[in-house]
Amino acid sequence: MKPINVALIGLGTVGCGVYQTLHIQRQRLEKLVGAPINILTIIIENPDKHQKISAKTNVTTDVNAVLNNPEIDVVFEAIVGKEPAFSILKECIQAKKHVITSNKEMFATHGEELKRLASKYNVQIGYDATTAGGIPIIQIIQQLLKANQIQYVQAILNGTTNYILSAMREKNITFSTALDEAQKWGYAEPDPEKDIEGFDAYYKLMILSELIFEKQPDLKNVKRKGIRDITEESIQGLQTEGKRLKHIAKIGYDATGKLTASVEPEAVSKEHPLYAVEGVNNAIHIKGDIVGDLTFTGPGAGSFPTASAMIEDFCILFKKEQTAIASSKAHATV
Ligand SMILES: NC(=O)C1=CN([C@@H]2O[C@H](COP(=O)(O)OP(=O)(O)OC[C@H]3O[C@@H](n4cnc5c(N)ncnc54)[C@H](OP(=O)(O)O)[C@@H]3O)[C@@H](O)[C@H]2O)C=CC1
Ligand SMILES: N[C@@H](CC=O)C(=O)O
Repeated sequence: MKPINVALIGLGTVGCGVYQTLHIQRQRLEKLVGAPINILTIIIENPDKHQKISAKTNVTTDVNAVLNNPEIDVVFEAIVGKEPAFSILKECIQAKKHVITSNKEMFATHGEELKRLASKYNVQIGYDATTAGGIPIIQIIQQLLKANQIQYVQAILNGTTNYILSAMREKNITFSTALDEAQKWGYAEPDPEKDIEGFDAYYKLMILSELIFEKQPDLKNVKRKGIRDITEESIQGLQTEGKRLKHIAKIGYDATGKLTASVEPEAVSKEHPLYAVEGVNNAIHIKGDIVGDLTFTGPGAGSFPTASAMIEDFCILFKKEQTAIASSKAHATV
């Protein structure tokens, strides 16, 4: 049986989660996708950091080892920032490789172009890991909410800020101690300003916006405010009023028909659907015109939750491929 040959680009918090999951869960995954899985190549930046990888895998800084290898079927990309990720993924798609990414900053800007390119080259893009970590929100919206028109979204889309706000309240620790903890757990971006100032949540909101509303709002209709100025006193003060501070991302049409979005701290009380979302968890609350209100909650960052989203994309992709091969064989025999 032809194996599925995999490449990883990036072997940090997320890439390691994917690598380990492909090893630990190998038997089950191979059964699911119906083929042996080989990790042929891993692209990293500093080779000295990565001594413990199996000798069967080529670990290199040269991305051509992926682009010029026709044996590689699928590329998992988990590096930081728009470039070189966008250029690499474009070339992977042009080389007819499926791609699975966790890189929201890149995908919020270039996702639509990559989707068009993938459709032209007849390959698939998985991007569930870009938004809300382990919550399979992209697949849920794509596959399970086709008939509903989603009217608005309000969500906690950043694990680091939710962790900080929860830890400041529960453990009565400072902002900077809470941020150190989030960094230690691998939740924060290499540049944590992206989390704290709300850029990361904004990227994820824009990815949801493209999926749900098929466009992004004009920048003038987007408000973004971080949590840098939040003090322990203000959090404890809200606690005595029975409220919690949450960094909430919202998007929907306003009364004048404009698509508007915001990412900002908000004090919410017990009745609010996001009140009980604590620690590194994220949650997405949506209103569908048929179903009504739905809330999805789960781990929003970290190695294995994010790897889970990428591996689920991988399984969906190759199950689809196997079904297509099986049905074309069936037609050939008839
Ligand atoms: N951490 C999390 O919980 C989540 C992160 N993400 C996103 O996933 C992506 C990866 O995040 P994370 O794993 O935390 O980041 P890390 O900083 O932990 O890892 C980044 C990896 O990318 C490699 N790398 C960096 N630049 C290049 C390059 N130019 N070419 C090849 N490899 C490169 C690094 O190599 P080396 O190891 O040699 O330095 C490292 O292995 C980011 O886009 C992030 O926003 C998404 C969801 C959750
Ligand atoms: N830094 C991000 C990682 C996941 O997307 C976060 O904290 O949510």
